[in-house]
Amino acid sequence: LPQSRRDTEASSVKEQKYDYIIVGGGLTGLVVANRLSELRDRTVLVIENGYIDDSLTTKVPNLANSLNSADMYSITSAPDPNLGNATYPVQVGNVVGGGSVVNGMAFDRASAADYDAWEELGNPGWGWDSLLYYFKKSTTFTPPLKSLAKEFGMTYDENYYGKTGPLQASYPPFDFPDTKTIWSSFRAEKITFPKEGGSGDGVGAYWIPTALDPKTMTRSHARTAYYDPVKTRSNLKLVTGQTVNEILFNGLTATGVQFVSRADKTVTKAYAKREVIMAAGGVFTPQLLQLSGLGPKSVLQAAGVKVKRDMPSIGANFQDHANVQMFYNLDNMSFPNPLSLSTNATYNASAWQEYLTKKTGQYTIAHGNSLAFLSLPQLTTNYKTIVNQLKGQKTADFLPPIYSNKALLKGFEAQKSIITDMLSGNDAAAGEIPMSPFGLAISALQRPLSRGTIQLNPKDKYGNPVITFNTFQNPVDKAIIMAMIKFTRNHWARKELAGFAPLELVPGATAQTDDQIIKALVASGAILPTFAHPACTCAMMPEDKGGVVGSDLLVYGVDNLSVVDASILPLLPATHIQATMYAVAEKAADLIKARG
Ligand SMILES: Cc1cc2nc3c(=O)[nH]c(=O)nc-3n(C[C@H](O)[C@H](O)[C@H](O)COP(=O)(O)OP(=O)(O)OC[C@H]3O[C@@H](n4cnc5c(N)ncnc54)[C@H](O)[C@@H]3O)c2cc1C
Repeated sequence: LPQSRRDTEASSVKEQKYDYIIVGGGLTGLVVANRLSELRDRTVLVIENGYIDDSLTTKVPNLANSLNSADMYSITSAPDPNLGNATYPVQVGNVVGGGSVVNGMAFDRASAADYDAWEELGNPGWGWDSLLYYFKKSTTFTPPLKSLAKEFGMTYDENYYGKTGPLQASYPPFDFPDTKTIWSSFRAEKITFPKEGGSGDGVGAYWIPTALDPKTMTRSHARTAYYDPVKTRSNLKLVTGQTVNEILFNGLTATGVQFVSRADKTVTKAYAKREVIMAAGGVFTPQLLQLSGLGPKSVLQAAGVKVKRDMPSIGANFQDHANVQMFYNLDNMSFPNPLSLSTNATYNASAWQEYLTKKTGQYTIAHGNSLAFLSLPQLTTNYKTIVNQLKGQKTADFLPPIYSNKALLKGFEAQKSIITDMLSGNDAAAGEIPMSPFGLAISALQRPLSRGTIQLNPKDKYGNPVITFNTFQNPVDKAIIMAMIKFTRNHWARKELAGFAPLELVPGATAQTDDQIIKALVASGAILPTFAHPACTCAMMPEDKGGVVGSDLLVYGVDNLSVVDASILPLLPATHIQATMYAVAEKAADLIKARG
């Protein structure tokens, strides 16, 4: 690999001691590395499995519409019994900057109620009011062009964003003509329209910014925002292309890590004087803790790992946003539309030139800037039946075997009670419907009750872990998805959209009963267990409620080990999660600094 794709050579950190070792130089890892290395008398080492990538794929917003598999792991889930035993790709960034380099660039937040739920689950200081400070601290906000805002009726409130934070949040100088028609169809629904979705009121249809640098019209991500500007600090080091495969302990005190070079398999150790900080993400943090002897005893033993501490909760509580991807054939779409770049080569060439020379046009837009996050009462008048179905369940009924553990069950009981309240009212969203101006009609479940697991592969502990989504194990999840499908069908039958003569191709009009619909969707691969938000596998909750870390982010029962990534979320918020993860990591850094 060329030097430009690497940073410090691993040999130079061999057997060295740092104050902090951060495992994973993804989104949260780089935020925490930046903030901790502000303390000039503290040394920070970041170890990342991926390399640096500055290719166009990581920069041009419209290219975020295709998966950048070169910068992602190749992982397949375990078969999902509720989805015809199908297996699915699990999307995780494998590059310096992690998910922030390969994601869809949506930069939104959930409602205040989503974050207040974290606090209610036993995490003082993690509610909306305290997180808002960190949401602001992480961003610099640039409003949309005045002319575009006027033409499309875009609303926003800059008071909810920062003015000097590292991550750029802004809007492309472009949208599709048909976005106006789509908005008119949502305006006709009985839903709400918050002026600013990032205000704590994230229920309804609204405009969102993207992680976009308005000066260069390129993606703003964790590496360009948090690492590149400070990489010359002498107390900060990043090694790339190294897979951490064990956290080293002295008794139950974490003392360092062992990592293996992807290039030549050289094994290296480095030591942490103060803390080993896990930032390997929702999939690999639980795997690495298990590899290091912390996790469910049975899982560790099956994989041949010596148990340091039996912790059934590590790898449990797994959540993602399962979603259904319906598709309509539309006539009379305006030009350009999201399909024009791929269907019209002449237009594509001119749009590319326009992007290169003027930084305008269709190449500046990623997945679009309009989203609807709807509460259950907004999605269906039948919401009380679904809420009663949930209330009538015995808590242990629809959970994976590991929930025979009393603490996990107690924690799920507390989560279920909060979710029941959320589904009963309009303070929090139950489902996301991205407002895309072409025939793709996505329904993404925001309040999953099914719980998955991430566990070591007993046949190959260093290989990818066994990722079990358990999508739809809880029938309430299916009921909510069905409500969303019906909402979507009614929506596309609206007169505001009649000009498109929409024809439902997937699942197709012949599918009418719930069973027929689900069957047809599964058969066409149009139900996905993941929205690339795998999280919650090392939940921040009290230990007697199935928590892995406390509100100080320290792992229970051991010393000098903390987690700062998406695995600490107790409940998945109803949003795309990157903006939340920047805020969480900013707060995490302050907590770690405050330990003195
Ligand atoms: C394809 C895709 C699309 C997405 N779209 C959006 C979107 O539009 N909007 C949004 O808000 N969110 C989106 N997300 C989600 C968001 O990017 C992630 O939630 C976020 O990056 C999680 O941050 P993290 O720090 O927890 O993990 P990551 O950013 O994944 O960082 C973890 C890092 O740890 C490294 N690592 C893992 N194991 C090891 C190991 N053993 N040794 C060394 N390093 C290791 C990984 O290589 C990775 O770089 C998307 C994600 C993906 C993958």
